[in-house]
Amino acid sequence: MTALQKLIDKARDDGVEMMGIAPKNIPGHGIGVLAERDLDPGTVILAVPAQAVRSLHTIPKSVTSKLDASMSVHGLLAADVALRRTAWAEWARLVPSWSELETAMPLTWSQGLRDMLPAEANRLVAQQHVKFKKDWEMFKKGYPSSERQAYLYAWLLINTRGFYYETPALLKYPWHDRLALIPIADLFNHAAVGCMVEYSPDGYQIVTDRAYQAGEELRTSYGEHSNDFLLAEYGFTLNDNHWDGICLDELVLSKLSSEHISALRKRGHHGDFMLDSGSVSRSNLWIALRLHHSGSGGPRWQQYFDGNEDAEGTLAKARYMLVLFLREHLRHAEDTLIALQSMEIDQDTRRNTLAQRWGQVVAMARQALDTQSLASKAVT
Ligand SMILES: C[S@@+](CC[C@H](N)C(=O)[O-])C[C@H]1O[C@@H](n2cnc3c(N)ncnc32)[C@H](O)[C@@H]1O
Repeated sequence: MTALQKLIDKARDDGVEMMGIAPKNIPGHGIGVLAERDLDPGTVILAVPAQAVRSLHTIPKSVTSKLDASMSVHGLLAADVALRRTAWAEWARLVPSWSELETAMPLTWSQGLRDMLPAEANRLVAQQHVKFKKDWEMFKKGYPSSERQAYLYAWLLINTRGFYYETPALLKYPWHDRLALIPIADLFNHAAVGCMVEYSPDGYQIVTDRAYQAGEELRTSYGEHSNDFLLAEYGFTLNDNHWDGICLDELVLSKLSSEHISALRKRGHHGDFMLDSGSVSRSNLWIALRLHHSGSGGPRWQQYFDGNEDAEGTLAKARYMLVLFLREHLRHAEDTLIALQSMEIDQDTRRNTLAQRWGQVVAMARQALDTQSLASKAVT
């Protein structure tokens, strides 16, 4: 019997129901889930009862008693996976290997290679590093003979396969740490728009978002994530991702005065300077660009929120400035792509991952430049 069949049988024993779906190997994407027959929109294809969910409540005292009470749920679940091999046997046999995760996940890359990531992805990986370090230090204290790599492997598995979960006990943790592992549900790959994951006190369900034909891959959406987020948190990017956008944080912050930066911070518009839909209203990017050009009369915040109102003339100036920023952003992305070709990188897969991401940045910047140059000409 294959490892996959054993995992499916174990899930069925635990009460998991699969309706019209079959997990299979998908070349290049590990395991994924295929439709076994034609499926209508709104069909429940997976039902996982609450008793099959693994989270804080399933981690035994034998694991937690040696660990700091303030440890994250992420860290505790990783500890459980790392310490109780037999309890996780069917699942552990099927998840990606250490070498697959090590290749794909930027958290395991050298600092030099991480610095080749777009700034936003690099920032997310730096945050992960802080979280992991804290969990690892607590784990090492409780289990001094454990190996960092084994714990990091378990921690990355939780990172790439965890689902949001709510119980009264989990509400005490920050929302991003309310994690659970859901059998079979964690075999679905991600799409920008995909099947819906619904949960209630009874458990989880996955429901089709549209009609699927027999043999088609069914994917869930892990969230409205940019490619920088997907790369940092899951080790892949999508070529067709309408949640992707251009992050101009570095450029914008380098041009704003400290007074403008603190004014933005005070009003909750600091950072996340993303150019996505091209909308000029209520976007931190447009608010910051317009603030930069505000005159001595003081910023007209309401006008900046409302978007197209331009009595003060800041919108036209912001449009022009954005074109200059996009040109700089594009030049940086093109230079990085060239640098990647000759850079010494231990694995070609990592070079390809970075080149794919920077190629996406170049394409987005070119498209945005076309749109913004036109808009800028139209108002000047
Ligand atoms: C929750 S698991 C999904 C099942 C996984 N394919 C497996 O073999 O177990 C998430 C991982 O699957 C892979 N993945 C998910 N969606 C993907 C996609 N659209 N393209 C490439 N890889 C994807 C990534 O490695 C990600 O970290």
